Amino acid sequence: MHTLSPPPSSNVLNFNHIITRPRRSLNRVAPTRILIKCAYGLEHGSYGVGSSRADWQSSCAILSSNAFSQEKPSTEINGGKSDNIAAINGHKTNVTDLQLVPIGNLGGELSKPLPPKPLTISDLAPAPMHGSQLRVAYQGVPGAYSEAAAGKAYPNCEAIPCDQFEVAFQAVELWIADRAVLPVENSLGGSIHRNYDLLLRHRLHIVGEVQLPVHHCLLALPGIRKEYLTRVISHPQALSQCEHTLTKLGLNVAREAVDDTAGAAEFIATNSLRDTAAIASARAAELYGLQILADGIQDDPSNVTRFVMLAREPIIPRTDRPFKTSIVFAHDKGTSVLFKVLSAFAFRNISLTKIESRPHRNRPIRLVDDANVGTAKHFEYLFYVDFEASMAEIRAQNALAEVQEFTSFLRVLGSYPMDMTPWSPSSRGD
Ligand SMILES: O=C(O)C(=O)C[C@]1(C(=O)O)C=C[C@@H](O)C=C1
Repeated sequence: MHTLSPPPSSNVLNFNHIITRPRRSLNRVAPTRILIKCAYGLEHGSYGVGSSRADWQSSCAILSSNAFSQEKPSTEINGGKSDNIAAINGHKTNVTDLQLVPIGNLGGELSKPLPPKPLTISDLAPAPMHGSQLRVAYQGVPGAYSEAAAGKAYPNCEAIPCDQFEVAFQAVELWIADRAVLPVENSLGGSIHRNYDLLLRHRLHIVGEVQLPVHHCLLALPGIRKEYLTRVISHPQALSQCEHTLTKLGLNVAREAVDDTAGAAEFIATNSLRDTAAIASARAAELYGLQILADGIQDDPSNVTRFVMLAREPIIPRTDRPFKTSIVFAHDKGTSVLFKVLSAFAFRNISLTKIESRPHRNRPIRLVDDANVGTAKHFEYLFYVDFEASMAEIRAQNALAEVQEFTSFLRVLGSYPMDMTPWSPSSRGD
């Protein structure tokens, strides 16, 4: 992938800004943990379930009715105690959780060769007090869809461009920004795995979501015709969202991935590239002085990207409007564990809106020995699940208490209002 470094005058945040700044110790956020309680008076990890399907179903029915009859919430957000608390990166965390990456260990591969930029007074400004402008970090440069998503989520915000997703996370952790807005999935390209992994490595909380219709344009320098083009550059998601249309347009030219769509447009303009086009927004065309060669080139007119908003503190979940909750878990040993976990939601009529599995980096393989046939090597996964309920609802708390019985690791990433804005696929995401 190309790295389109911003010019030195650019305001795009990168690791050089972040690594050199002093760390603040105030207001560190304890991780959102579920307090382990044996909700049903059963031993941890065992429901005494028999091996037959009938046993399992009747046990499920008992558990389900128990869960409904619980009067007290059996889980607590942020109020839980854990035996295994350690301080990593200044955060209190459970050492069995996946680690936060210490700032000093980010690794040379992620740093940019730009000279460190001196801190300014505005870099050091604390988070705004009530009434002042919210600072929202996003990955990309002005004109990126993520910038538009930041504007949709927080209409009068100050959008802060960051050159990598990781930088956007750190901008919030280090109080340079108040929120980060990051894409997590697209209707055509699927999940943005990098951000799922980062959600786990950092301690930010999901506090909202926005869905943004993404309307792509093919951009080139003024006067350039399609026939002159030898390559098209853009963010990998944008390239994949326009794959068929590019072919239909006769553009069987090289396609190259860069860090973000608007960065691709900026790169063409800065380097006066006459043989290259970018896939980006109409706003990027305007900002970087490019012409629109083709408009609406996404393969599906309903192309939409879902973004999540992240903050240092979780929001208090409510029940007066539709909420969604995002969790991540690793399952414990046993049979049908995933089925059991998912049925904890089904029994309470809680709809799952998304399930995503990612390799378990810390424990990639589970060995299962069988004297007769040898050793099987199973991949271990982390499962990310979104469900339609608020953590303020007892049914959600009980579902998670039950899930905890089957899992070796569980974290609530956030409980937040669902994006209920009317769906208009034809409106521009730029
Ligand atoms: O490159 C951009 O403009 C972005 O905001 C990133 C991104 C993504 O990561 O998926 C966001 C929305 C579109 O789906 C294409 C690219």
